[in-house]
Amino acid sequence: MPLRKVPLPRILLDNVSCMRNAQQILRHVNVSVHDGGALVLMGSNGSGKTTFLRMLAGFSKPSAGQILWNGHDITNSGVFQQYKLQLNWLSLKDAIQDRFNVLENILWFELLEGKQGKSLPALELMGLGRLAKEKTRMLSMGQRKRLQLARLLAIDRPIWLMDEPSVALDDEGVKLLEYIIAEHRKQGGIVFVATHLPIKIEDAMYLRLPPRFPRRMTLVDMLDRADIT
Ligand SMILES: Nc1ncnc2c1ncn2[C@@H]1O[C@H](COP(=O)(O)OP(=O)(O)OP(=O)(O)O)[C@@H](O)[C@H]1O
Repeated sequence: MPLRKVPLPRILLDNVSCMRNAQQILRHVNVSVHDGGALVLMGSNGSGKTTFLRMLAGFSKPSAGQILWNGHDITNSGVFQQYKLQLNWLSLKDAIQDRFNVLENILWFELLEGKQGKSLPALELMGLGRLAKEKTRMLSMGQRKRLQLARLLAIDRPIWLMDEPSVALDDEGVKLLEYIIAEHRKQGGIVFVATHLPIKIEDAMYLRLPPRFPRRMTLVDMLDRADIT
């Protein structure tokens, strides 16, 4: 029987390290992600989760190792021109324009993508349909996050880079987030999620980044330790 060729991972981090401000933030990271895959980044404040996502987005370059997309180094400018069109970035900075209403904030990006017809259904799915014509300054923090997620759906790109996507969402919002991540993956989409809060993502890979500045043990830690009586 002929051997089946194993497909290349869509994204491969090959022994990647990253420096910021002359400090080593990430060391020797090896990860491969195939279509439909999810990687959850965990770790204490300052451990490098956002740095990891920024590197995948091309905002910072690895100081060692390579990030390969379809086997090609994303720091190659020709490759990056194609690669960046695959990315959808969601961060704590929401990039919501107050001069546009809620719907226009998505339509604008959808039109730029040359797509149409997804903005309103995406808003409705995220529970913001009735606010479509409202000014964005009327939105609560959680509603702004829902708007960001609706924009992600309308833009519809395969690789989602999500930094703390559940912050400010209520329970129903978190369930919606889990639902759209699952649906995106069913279509072959890839998700990278940096989070402190639990988000249910089936069969996700987890990468726990080590703390960069481990704090000194305090009296409270000592009292908590089982071996101290
Ligand atoms: N703009 C910057 N320039 C230089 N160094 C930075 C910059 N932003 C962050 N850093 C450094 O990179 C380290 C990792 O930061 P990063 O934002 O990736 O952590 P994080 O795991 O996402 O943290 P948090 O859980 O607080 O969001 C920080 O300790 C900080 O020292």
